[in-house]
Formats: sequence, C-alpha cells, structure tokens
Amino acid sequence: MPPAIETTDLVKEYGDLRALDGLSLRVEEGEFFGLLGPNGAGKTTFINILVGLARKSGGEARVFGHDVVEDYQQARDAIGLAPQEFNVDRFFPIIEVLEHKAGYHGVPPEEATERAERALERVGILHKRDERFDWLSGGMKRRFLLARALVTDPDLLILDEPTAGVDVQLRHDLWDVVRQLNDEGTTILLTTHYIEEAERLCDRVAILNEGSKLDVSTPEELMGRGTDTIYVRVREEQAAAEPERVAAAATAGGDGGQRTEADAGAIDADGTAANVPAGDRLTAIDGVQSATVEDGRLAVRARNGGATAPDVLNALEAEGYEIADLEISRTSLEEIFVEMTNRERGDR
Ligand SMILES: Nc1ncnc2c1ncn2[C@@H]1O[C@H](COP(=O)(O)OP(=O)(O)OP(=O)(O)O)[C@@H](O)[C@H]1O
Repeated sequence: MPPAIETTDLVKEYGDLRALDGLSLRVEEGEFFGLLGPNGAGKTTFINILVGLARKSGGEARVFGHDVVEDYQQARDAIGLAPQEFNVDRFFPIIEVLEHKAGYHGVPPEEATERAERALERVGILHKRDERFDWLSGGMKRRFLLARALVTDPDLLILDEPTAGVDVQLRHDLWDVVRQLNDEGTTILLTTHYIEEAERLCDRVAILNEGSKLDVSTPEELMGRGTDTIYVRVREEQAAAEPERVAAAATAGGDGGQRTEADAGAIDADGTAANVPAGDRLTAIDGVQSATVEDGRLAVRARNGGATAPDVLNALEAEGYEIADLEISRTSLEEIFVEMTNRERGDR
C-alpha cells in the first residue's frame, strides 16, 4: 500500500512569497499525524494542495499513490476535509448538505441519507438534522464540519484546526471521535495550535516553519530533546544529621557556583531540610547538566529525566541518603516547539 500522503520537494509560491519551500513529507497509512507550525508556516497551503484548492508551483504530491493533479478525482475522493473556515451552504437543512456532499462523491441517494445520518450521529448532532448551519452554535458548527468530512467514509481525514475556539468539553468529545476513527483505520492529518492536542493524539508530528520542515518525530522523542528537572527530597533526619554535607553538596551543585552555604542554611531553617545532593556524583552522570537546591529540594536538570532519574537515585543512595519523594518535571512539547521555531527565526 502506498503512503497516505507523500510529497517531494513541494513548492508553492504566491507571487514573491514562498509559502512552501521544497517540502518533502510522508504520512503512512493508518497514522495519526500532526502538522505543527506558527501562523503562516504553510500548513493550510499544504492541505489546500492535497485537496486541489491550491495549485502547486513545483514538486510532487500524492494521496494513496494518486497524484493530486493528474489523478485529482481519485485523490480527492479518498480525503475528508474539515477546514478551518466555515464554508458551508447556509440555505439547506444540514442533513441535506451532507446528502448533497455524498451524492457529489458518487454515493447513491438511499445510501446518502443513511450516511448523512450516521455522520451526524457520530458527532452527536443528529437531533439538529433539520436545522440550518447558521442556526447551530459555534461548537455544533465544528461538529458539523467533522460530520461533513466523514460522510464519504474517507480513508484520509484532514482536520485543519478542528478545535479552534471550542470549549474544553467539546474538545475532548471531538478527540474521542477522531481517536476512534483512527483506531478503526482512518489515517488522520491534523493541524493545530493546541500543542497538547498533538501530544495526546498524534503518533508523529512534523514541525513546519516558513514553508520548510524542521523536524518529524514522535511527540515523545521531541520532548526527550528538552531539559527535564528531577526533583528529589531526602529524609529530614538525615539531612539535619549531616549539615556539613548539605552545605557542601549545595555549593558543589554545578549551577555555576551560585548556590552558597546560605542556601543550604535556609533549607534547614525553614524546617523542610530534606535535600542533600550528592554533588559531584550527580554531575558526573551522563546527561545531567546541573544539580542545585531549590525550595528545599534537590533539583537535577537533565536530558530525558525519565531515563536519568534511576541513576540520580542510585547516586544518592550510594552516599547513604534515603529518598522521601521524587518528581520529574518534563519539558512540554510546547516549550520544545517554541524553542525550535524561535531558534530558526534567530538563524535568519
Ligand atoms: N491565497 C493566497 N495568496 C497569497 N498569499 C497567501 C495565500 N494563502 C496563503 N498565503 C500566504 O502563504 C503563507 C502560508 O499561509 P498558510 O495559511 O498556509 O499558513 P498556516 O501555517 O496555515 O497559518 P495559520 O496557522 O495562521 O493557519 C502565509 O504567509 C500566507 O500569508
């Protein structure tokens, strides 16, 4: 089976502006794939080329092996699109809008009604079947756009910011629907500004900036590139019993020598003295960038906190400290995203 989406050196120019600058991307059948990027990165342009709403200036784009220009109808029939804009016929009841859409894609009339009802049911607005689009609430309009994308039973569902401006409850409802569709085998391409959405739903994400691809990874891999913080609290009695070591460890803490004995003293004084970094041992661990004391806890900054934490605990235990609690604060995908796109801007 060819990939659901395959583009090679895709270029789109609007006059002097290069909205897509040689974008090569491959989305496998069955994937839940996220397209992330700041405003103007080229996400909607990319989608528009796939569905035939924009003409590419160069390169190639295929959907399940069908060239989006040469085999337009086959490529288009495989796609269900829920666009960003509300571009819906406002004069007919929504059930009829769906029937027309199914008919346009070659579904016979009896089946079209059944499909339309199923799609409305799936997104939870079948009871609104005889109302017009304009009469629906904002959230129902979003649901309807998804129903319209589903009425042709597409193999590839493209969602362009499907949850923009909707409340938390509806966002979660929509996530459930699309997750289920993906479980049933539908390939999904999602663009979103809610990074949490990508983190929760996507198998892989591509980060786009100014028409070029910066990266393609699983959300997990991307987050693994950030700096995490491992917070450890050790037993109080022990810390109190070994004041010199507390002070020594805090000053050896590796954040440029900024920590002082006064820091360690403050920890003792506020009664939360339970933090005893094993200084040199910790900073010698592969991936550890620094070890300091913050608010009465040992704070170890490291790449991939989850994998480094056991080494941190071992180092502390080797120095005779008993662990009271451990917390790993991971860099969010959002932070990585901002860092990557900012870095790129700084390069230009
Ligand atoms: N029809 C058009 N004519 C001229 N320029 C356009 C047109 N459509 C898009 N552009 C430009 O192409 C660039 C990419 O726009 P696009 O809408 O694809 O970005 P996007 O990543 O979808 O942004 P957003 O997150 O804001 O939706 C932008 O600079 C935009 O102004």
